[in-house]
Amino acid sequence: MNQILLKAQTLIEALPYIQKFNNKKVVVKYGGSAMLDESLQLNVIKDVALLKLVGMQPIIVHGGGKEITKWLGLLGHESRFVEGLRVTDEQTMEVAEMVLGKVNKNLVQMVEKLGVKAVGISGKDGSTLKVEKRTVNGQDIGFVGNIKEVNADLINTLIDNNFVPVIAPIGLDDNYQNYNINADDAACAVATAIGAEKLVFLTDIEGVYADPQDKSSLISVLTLDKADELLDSGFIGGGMLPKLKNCVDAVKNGVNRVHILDGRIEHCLLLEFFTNKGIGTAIIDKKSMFENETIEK
Ligand SMILES: Nc1ncnc2c1ncn2[C@@H]1O[C@H](COP(=O)(O)OP(=O)(O)O)[C@@H](O)[C@H]1O
Ligand SMILES: CC(=O)N[C@@H](CCC(=O)OP(=O)(O)O)C(=O)O
Repeated sequence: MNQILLKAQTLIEALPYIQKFNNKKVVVKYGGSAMLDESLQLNVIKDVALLKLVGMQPIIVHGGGKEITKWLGLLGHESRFVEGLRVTDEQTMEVAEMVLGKVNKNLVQMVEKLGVKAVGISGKDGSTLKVEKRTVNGQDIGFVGNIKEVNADLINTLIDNNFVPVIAPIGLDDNYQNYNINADDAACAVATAIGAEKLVFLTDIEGVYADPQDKSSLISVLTLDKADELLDSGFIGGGMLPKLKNCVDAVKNGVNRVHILDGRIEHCLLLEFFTNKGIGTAIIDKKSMFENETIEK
């Protein structure tokens, strides 16, 4: 087939997905190494702009853990994690909020540059993310928040007024104390609260492996029962553990499509949203939803 026909075919392949997701809210969790490379960042933001321009309602929830670690290091402050969560003392909290604020406004700037309206907020704005102090097995890990409530009013107002909300994972407790929140938790809570159709985690690995030492063990479709088995198998470690738990929670709480994608792949969002095969790992309620119908990808 000649090149021009091939391009036309690719565009036509996107048609049912554009229809299916028209006006639907889709949450993109953007974090990890995929954020460090500037040209990759621009590709991700271009994809988000395109989702918006073809009629979807994208919301970005971002991380920036590696940037926080870098800036803490420059200040001579070592980073420590417990079960993937940053131990957050007062100084760490201050640096985390500054760095996430900068990451937030950079993302807004990139979206705006592409002619799409965006507003950057943190969970403090409009009391969007209300938290309580989180501990791990009784261990005090400082100002780390567990989300207990999402007030979606501000997010919905922004969406209704045609803005792409860009959300940083900082929240307040009942005493208006600042807390640092794991960005995967924030994305999952936001997606659930706004009734998102789809939640996509962009990370720095191809997807979920049944065994991370064996690259041929990539799982493309993971049902909830299999995900529970896998979480108990001991083969899910590091940051993938809270991520996969969040995926399971999101599906259980009504988000129809939850995906873990490799943010290092150029235009990974377009490939996932608009092609029949999709990429990465999809976490779904029942396997049958994927059988027979490519549209149910
Ligand atoms: N079974 C597994 N499949 C995939 N990744 C895994 C697995 N077990 C551990 N991991 C690790 O989880 C990491 C992704 O989590 P994390 O670093 O927190 O991502 P992000 O910073 O994008 O939120 C991968 O880079 C990988 O090293
Ligand atoms: C409590 C906690 O761990 N907060 C995270 C918030 C940023 C984040 O989650 O960033 P990534 O998604 O890029 O990892 C942190 O301080 O690193």
